[in-house]
Amino acid sequence: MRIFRVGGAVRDALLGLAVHDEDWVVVGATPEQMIAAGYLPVGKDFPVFLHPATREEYALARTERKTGRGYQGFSFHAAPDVTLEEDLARRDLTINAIAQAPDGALIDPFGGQRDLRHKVLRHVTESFREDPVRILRVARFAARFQDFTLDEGTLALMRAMVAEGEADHLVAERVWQELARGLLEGRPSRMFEVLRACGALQRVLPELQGDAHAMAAVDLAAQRQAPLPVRFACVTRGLGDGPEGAATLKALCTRLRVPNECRELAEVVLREQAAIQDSDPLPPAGIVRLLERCDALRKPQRFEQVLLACEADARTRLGLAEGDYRQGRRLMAALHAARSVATAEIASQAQAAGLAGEAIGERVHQARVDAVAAVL
Ligand SMILES: Nc1ccn([C@@H]2O[C@H](COP(=O)(O)OP(=O)(O)OP(=O)(O)O)[C@@H](O)[C@H]2O)c(=O)n1
Repeated sequence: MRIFRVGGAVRDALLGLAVHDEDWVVVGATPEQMIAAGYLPVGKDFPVFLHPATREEYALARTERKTGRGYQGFSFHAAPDVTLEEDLARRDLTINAIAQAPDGALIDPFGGQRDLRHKVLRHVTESFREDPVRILRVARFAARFQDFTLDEGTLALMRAMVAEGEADHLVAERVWQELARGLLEGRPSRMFEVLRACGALQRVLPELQGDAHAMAAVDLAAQRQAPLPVRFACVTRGLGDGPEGAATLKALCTRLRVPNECRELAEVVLREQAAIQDSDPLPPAGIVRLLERCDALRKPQRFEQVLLACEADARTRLGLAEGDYRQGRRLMAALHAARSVATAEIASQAQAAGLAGEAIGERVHQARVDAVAAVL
């Protein structure tokens, strides 16, 4: 059996980037031989094994053949006679189809090094078609490798796949997984750009069509290393702050099984963004109500994320390039003041004075309003 390093690890090393996880391909072995050598079988769909010590993935060289639509619509052929070149030929992009032998020699039959030098995202062979997730992967790589261009032939192939309905059968979890990873890249707008160019955006995310401000906002959020929920909220904030926008957001989140953390932040931002942007003239009582609507008193960290998304939007939409985001600064100061109110003490005093229920709540609210008034 011969073992080669493959995929992202080889690519990233050639780019001079940090290598996160190593993938290996094994040529000339059977599953039985792998198990006998101590490897642990883990592949549900493919013969993939974990190295007993390093836990890295070792996949038997395989070829793939499409048998149906979508993510699950293919079968594979893994046998000791599958060559390294055959295994590389069924991979997605040339830059991901370079193998490295134990002595360091590179096996690069599809010009991956050339495409790395020329900064091109190019499919390896027609077998790109066999996995529609690759449409999302290419879009995500475009967001990561910002100065790479997408080969025209690859874009045409992706367009053809979308036209044939391939993007309609993607499993929700995989769509979200790739989308989330793309949102976390350096320039998320490029992912949407590529998805739009090949027609996949209309199929997978019809709600998010052509919102230039949202795109600028999510790129700004990425520049500032904002966490995923903030970036997602930037993208969805253009859906409209009325009930229709909220319903669209809900449908989108349900369809893609968006995690609650992302969903909740997007909901708050969509609903409260206008109020936050226009919060300057609000009296202290209005500020406290805004904070309460955002559940900021209980979830101050989430509120900070809400403000981050609003700030990214304000800076791009209103051309507020640098300097102070006044609304954010004021609301954080107000939140800090409101949270410093000794609620338990006020409640027990109110109780001692014979108040109950709502009246106690009213006392606490008033104390918060006073505290906010003192700092604004
Ligand atoms: N749909 C897919 C998924 C993976 N691969 C191949 O399997 C390798 C490993 O896949 P994965 O670990 O998912 O991606 P990486 O390329 O390592 O990228 P990342 O840096 O995002 O992990 C890829 O490089 C590519 O050769 C593929 O051809 N088609």
